[in-house]
Amino acid sequence: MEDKLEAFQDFYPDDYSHCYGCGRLNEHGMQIKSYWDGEESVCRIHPRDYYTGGMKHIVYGGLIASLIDCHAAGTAAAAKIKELGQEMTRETMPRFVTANLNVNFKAPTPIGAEIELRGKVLEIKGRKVTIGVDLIAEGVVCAEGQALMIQVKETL
Ligand SMILES: CCCCCCCCCC(=O)SCCNC(=O)CCNC(=O)[C@H](O)C(C)(C)COP(=O)(O)OP(=O)(O)OC[C@H]1O[C@@H](n2cnc3c(N)ncnc32)[C@H](O)[C@@H]1OP(=O)(O)O
Repeated sequence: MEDKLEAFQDFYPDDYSHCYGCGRLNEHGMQIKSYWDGEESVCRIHPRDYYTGGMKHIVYGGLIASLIDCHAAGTAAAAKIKELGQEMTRETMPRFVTANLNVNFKAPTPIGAEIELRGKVLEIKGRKVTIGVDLIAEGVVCAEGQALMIQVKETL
């Protein structure tokens, strides 16, 4: 049966699909899935309860940064292709990597809760796309991130 392609990450070409956070071909990874929700992007994930950060009831900060990073990468690619007026396909999807990532940890993220990531396109300037991401659990913005994503040259 043919794969159903829906999420941004489903359109990454195979050679860009091995990321621990978002690669659909990384069987040990988190395989996050991001979608448009109006002008924002959204990803929902329920991390396993062994991703603990210090205390048993809070999520590891590195995981939080990874989720923000990967959701921002997908949002950057989807935003760029939207700007170009093209459809997402595995042939057309632009490849973005993270040049810079800042995370502001505002509140502990509870283990066991569903995490929602909401992305906003802050700027598109040629190959540079800046994405803001809120990480929300149980109605609280637990972390805010900003990522500068750069389109890799060989896909231009
Ligand atoms: C289909 C999508 C697939 C997505 C796959 C999943 C991605 C998951 C996200 C990740 O975790 S990626 C892994 C972590 N990131 C990396 O390993 C990237 C390592 N760094 C690089 O490969 C290069 O430094 C990079 C591609 C980011 C930039 O190299 P370039 O040679 O393309 O940059 P160039 O010198 O041409 O600069 C282009 C612009 O970006 C700016 N720039 C480059 N690096 C920067 C930086 N680090 N901070 C701020 N600005 C930066 C640079 O100043 C310039 O701005 P202007 O055009 O305005 O002059």
